[in-house]
Amino acid sequence: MSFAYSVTDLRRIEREALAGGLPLMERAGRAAADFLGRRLGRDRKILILAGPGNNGGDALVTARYLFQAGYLVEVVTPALAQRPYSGDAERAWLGWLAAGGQAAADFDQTGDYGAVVDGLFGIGLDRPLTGEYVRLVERIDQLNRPVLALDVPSGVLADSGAVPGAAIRANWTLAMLAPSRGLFTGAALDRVGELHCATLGVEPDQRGLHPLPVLAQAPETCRRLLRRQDSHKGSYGSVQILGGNDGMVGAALLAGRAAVAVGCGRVSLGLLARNPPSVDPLQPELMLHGPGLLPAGDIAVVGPGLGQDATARRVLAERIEAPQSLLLDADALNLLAKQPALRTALRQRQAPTLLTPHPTEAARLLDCATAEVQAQRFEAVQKLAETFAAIVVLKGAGSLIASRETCAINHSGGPALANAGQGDALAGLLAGLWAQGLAAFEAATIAVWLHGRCCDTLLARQPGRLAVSASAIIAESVEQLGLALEPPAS
Ligand SMILES: NC(=O)C1=CN([C@@H]2O[C@H](COP(=O)(O)OP(=O)(O)OC[C@H]3O[C@@H](n4cnc5c(N)ncnc54)[C@H](OP(=O)(O)O)[C@@H]3O)[C@@H](O)[C@H]2O)[C@@H](O)CC1
Ligand SMILES: Nc1ncnc2c1ncn2[C@@H]1O[C@H](COP(=O)(O)OP(=O)(O)O)[C@@H](O)[C@H]1O
Ligand SMILES: [K+]
Repeated sequence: MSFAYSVTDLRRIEREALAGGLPLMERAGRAAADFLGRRLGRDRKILILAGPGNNGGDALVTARYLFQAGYLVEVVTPALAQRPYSGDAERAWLGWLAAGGQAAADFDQTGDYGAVVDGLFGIGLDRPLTGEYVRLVERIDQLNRPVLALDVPSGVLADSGAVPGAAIRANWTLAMLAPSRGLFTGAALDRVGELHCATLGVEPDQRGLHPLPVLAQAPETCRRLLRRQDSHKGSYGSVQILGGNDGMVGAALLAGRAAVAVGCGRVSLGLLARNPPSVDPLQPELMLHGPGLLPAGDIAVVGPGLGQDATARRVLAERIEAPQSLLLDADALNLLAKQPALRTALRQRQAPTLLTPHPTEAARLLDCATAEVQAQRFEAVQKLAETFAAIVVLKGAGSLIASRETCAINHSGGPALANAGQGDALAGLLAGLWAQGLAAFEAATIAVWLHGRCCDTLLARQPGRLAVSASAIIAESVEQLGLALEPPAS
């Protein structure tokens, strides 16, 4: 399991390590030089951009090590004329000069560079890049050479993953000490490239820190799904799915099929459509009813294809009042956003609640713009978890799973999931796992990871494929969950 950190936590780790006398900047520069040295021949010139702060200091140390190892190095310090270096970065600057290095204020756009090192800004960036930095980033893009970003691609806000303006598009990002949480979510994912970490010999003392688990592999908790011999279908829970209004029956079917695929004991659908099908021929295990005739279940999912008509509102209000675990998705969330009475009732529930908004649904619930949610994904998901006393999955690139106490970041899946029906599949996977006795947070982390993992596997089998369908994900989930449940290799 790997972890990501807020900038506040990273500053603390850095402070404590420096207080312990560790030469962090020296180690950071060494790590970056080694990283490039393993990937680039000595015959190629390396362009190194050094910004005004300690990220620039890291870049200057990188330059010195590469230079001393025989590389051709060109250092650009765009801010030096206005702002002399100070502290560790000043020592790095003096070290660069003492080694015989030089620096210029700009670079040659026609230069034949083998690679670029981006040491403009790291975790200290707290606002959009402006003026000459924007131009610099655009010109680096035009060079079309491999870029190594030191710690954070410049222009990415390390704490949130937001990219409020121009930003470096890195091929590799080498995070120093530990990765910042923003590298794993939102717009940052299009800038980070391949993420590596140089721990600089520091093992953070976790006391007082709030590391966020990054779900790159199957969460260990999924082994709780392993079954006893002496069990029966009642041991694996029951899920009711309420939705499937006119024209959207497929959404409820997808959710139901997904719940069956991950092993839920019994799955029933309460369909709101006027002429609903009586059987799903591709998944006859599903029990199809009208919404009023549904047998009770351990978990109710309200949302897939629900619509917003009067029946939808009534069904939602009834389920919120029922003493059952409840998952709300899609139009159930949109109705909630519109109706203060439903929100109040939801907050007062005793049974567990789980919400799975995509960013626009989250924005409606928070009464703000989608862009505001995306600029502050961690705060948005936390606020929803607190406001509704619920486990919340904020979907989209780098989905976040939050309870009031903690937050995990998903690191599987990708834009091949951006097609209608995937939210329904996710809701079904999640409910099907939750019904088998997991806690809501555990079920959510496993389902979100599994959903993305299926996407990654399907793409690996057919590289270049643009999208994968929800039906393909559901079919794949059987095998991927099985693999995740295999005992670890000894
Ligand atoms: N100390 C150590 O030993 C270690 C440090 N490490 C390294 O340090 C990095 C953090 O360094 P940092 O705190 O100096 O911040 P950094 O990211 O360089 O940028 C801040 C500078 O930029 C400025 N600025 C901000 N926004 C701006 C804008 N839009 N346009 C223009 N200027 C802007 C801001 O000044 P301001 O104008 O806000 O006063 C400030 O001068 C970290 O990411 C890692 O690489 C690690 O290797 C571990 C060892
Ligand atoms: N660019 C992306 N990167 C990673 N995951 C994505 C991306 N786009 C969509 N997804 C995932 O696909 C699912 C889409 O859900 P949602 O938007 O509710 O779809 P729908 O309601 O149309 O079925 C979510 O789990 C989301 O995280
Ligand atoms: K950088």
